[in-house]
Amino acid sequence: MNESPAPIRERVLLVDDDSTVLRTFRLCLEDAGYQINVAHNAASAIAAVSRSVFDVCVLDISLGDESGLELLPQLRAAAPWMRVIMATAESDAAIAVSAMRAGAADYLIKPCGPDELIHAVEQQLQARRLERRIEELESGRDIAPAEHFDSANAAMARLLETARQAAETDATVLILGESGTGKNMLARAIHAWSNRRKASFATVNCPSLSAELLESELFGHVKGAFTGAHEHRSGRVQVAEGGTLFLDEIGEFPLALQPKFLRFLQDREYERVGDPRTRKADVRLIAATNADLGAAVANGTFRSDLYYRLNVISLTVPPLRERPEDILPIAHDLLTTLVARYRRPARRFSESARNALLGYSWPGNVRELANAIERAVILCGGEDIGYEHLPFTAANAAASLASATPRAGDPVTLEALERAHIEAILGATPTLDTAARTLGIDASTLYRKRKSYGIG
Ligand SMILES: Nc1ncnc2c1ncn2[C@@H]1O[C@H](COP(=O)(O)OP(=O)(O)OP(=O)(O)O)[C@@H](O)[C@H]1O
Repeated sequence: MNESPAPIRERVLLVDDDSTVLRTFRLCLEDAGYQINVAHNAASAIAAVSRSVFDVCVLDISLGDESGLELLPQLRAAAPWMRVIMATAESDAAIAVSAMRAGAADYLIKPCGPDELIHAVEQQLQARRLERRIEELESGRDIAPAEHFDSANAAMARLLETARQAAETDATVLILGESGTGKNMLARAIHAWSNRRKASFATVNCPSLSAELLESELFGHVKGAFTGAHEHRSGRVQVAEGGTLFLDEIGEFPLALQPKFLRFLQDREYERVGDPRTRKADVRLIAATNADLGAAVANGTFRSDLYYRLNVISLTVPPLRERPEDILPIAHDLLTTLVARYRRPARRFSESARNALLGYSWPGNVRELANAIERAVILCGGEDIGYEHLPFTAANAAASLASATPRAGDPVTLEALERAHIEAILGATPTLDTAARTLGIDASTLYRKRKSYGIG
């Protein structure tokens, strides 16, 4: 754990041909905590944005013989997410209008005081943070209150303490544990406890994609890089810039892409598909798997060098049956959340329900517990959740056995039919891709459904 702590890096590029202005702006913005790069002319500005990711650029309207206004569209094309503040030497409304039309986010009249400069930059950074948050939400994940993750079990509490210490560094973390134990949640907690918390947490689900698609999902691609690449796309690595990249189910990372990923892990350098330029990333990596990576190395499906690189700090989340102290506190937390979500009357668990929760072995871990509580909250018409509302009691087990493989026309929910159908197709097809094609959905949708139904 000797890697240095990662500051939150919000990067600003200053483009001006006047060295004095560059020096003054730089000092002022560095004092305010931003990471600054400078460029004296158009060529070095273009080179800078193709090498690194900047959130904001302060661009002078006149760059000696060159024009900032002409450079603006080129910068916008190379880094469409970057917010450009045009700096002008005079208060000229016509110039400001042209700059805004060409895609500038704001303009600044020079000379200006430090407060004005910082205010303008901070405003654009706030807009970037909001955009990143939207990108994060659009990636299909809601933000669980992961930072409050704690445990009443001594072994789990120790693991969380190690995770908190690891969070303060940039070290790669490998999270192991059975399906549904909370690996994903722990990864989010590490991000939330780290000083990268204000930047994005981006997830990549390794098994849902082929090597080609995964490469583009991770690193991005340029227009025309392959059939179907109709426009430029920045990958998840870029979404995670300054933050954390989480690779879920790393055990299923395609062998063909492992050498490229190893290089990325070592040097944080990558190329977009179809673009020879090497880019640098500032991301922290967390990977998780329920597979036995040692066995995968032994049978040749996982490279040993990649395994050792990932395995800097490994945390094995214990299954729920080994931390019975956590069952009731987690059940109560879930009850509170779900009652509010469904507006149901349930308020507490009866003694028989509590005993049933404590007596069950939870093979599906916390995910199964969450599903059981959700079902009970929906079924329970009063304030007390009883034994009979829980799915694994003897009576319910018999009923579910009777309807183990529902068929069309049976008096079952659509969800039960969908689950059975997905399970049957997965069992009858060799790969997730083939199953997805048969089902007429994309592989990542199938991956999510498989996970939420707990299909192994
Ligand atoms: N301590 C906890 N308190 C409340 N909910 C939890 C807790 N731990 C996990 N969960 C919930 O349990 C479910 C499964 O957790 P998560 O997805 O993190 O497990 P996982 O180990 O990553 O699963 P998989 O191996 O299948 O990817 C999620 O809905 C998560 O919000």
